Amino acid sequence: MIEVRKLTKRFDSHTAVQDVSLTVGRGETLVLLGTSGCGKTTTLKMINRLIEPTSGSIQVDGLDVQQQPSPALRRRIGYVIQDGGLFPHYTVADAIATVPKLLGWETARTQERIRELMDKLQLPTSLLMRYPAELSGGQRQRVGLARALAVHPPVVLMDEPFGALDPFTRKHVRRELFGLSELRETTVVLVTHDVNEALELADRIALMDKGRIVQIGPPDELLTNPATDFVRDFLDDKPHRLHD
Ligand SMILES: Nc1ncnc2c1ncn2[C@@H]1O[C@H](COP(=O)(O)OP(=O)(O)OP(=O)(O)O)[C@@H](O)[C@H]1O
Repeated sequence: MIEVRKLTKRFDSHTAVQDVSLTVGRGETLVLLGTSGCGKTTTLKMINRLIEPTSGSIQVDGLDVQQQPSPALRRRIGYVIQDGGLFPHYTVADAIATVPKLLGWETARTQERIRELMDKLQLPTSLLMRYPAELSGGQRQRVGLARALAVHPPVVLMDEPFGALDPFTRKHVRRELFGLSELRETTVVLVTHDVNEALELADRIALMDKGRIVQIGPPDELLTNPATDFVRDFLDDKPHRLHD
């Protein structure tokens, strides 16, 4: 469970995130939705401390992330970014083994987990020794997810995880990945500017504008009971508004 309280981030004079509070329940998928530059990524990166907040607090399962040493945080929070975020000189096997190694897992246990994830994510084992440049976009995305899930983190953060895929592959890969029981049991915060993706994947959507949350609730509630004209227009008038 994630609890974010009055989170603010200022970069010099610019306030990227202002007074954001939200709770994500165990096993819930919360989607941070909004136009480019509204503060989604900054909010996400404060949860795993890639960015330090100016003020506010974040707890994951009752523990303040700012008090956590980095390896403990990596164990508890998986992270997936656009195009998988894989290191070019790491093979698929190396990539999935990254956090298990960091945590000192035995080789046999790591190998077993790699095999299990390859199977669950429908990645042929013939890809294990390949480098990211030798994979398709959809394969890179799956490997990125396998890496994030390797040590069964209770929380996974995803930043535009399907952003690099063409619309058809995107739909296909996200249905497949979000159908995984392993992911359904995980608490997920996903950033996107794609309304359809948000409506499809979210248990709840937090719609952001200029660093603030304008409305947070289940997709149906935002659609049928928008808090402001901005919310209504945003959900109504999808593609061109969102990709500008
Ligand atoms: N390191 C930084 N230094 C200064 N300003 C920053 C920095 N990182 C982000 N910003 C600014 O903070 C604001 C929010 O950025 P953020 O990346 O969180 O937006 P976003 O909603 O994720 O946008 P996108 O969908 O385009 O990634 C933007 O105005 C951005 O220019």
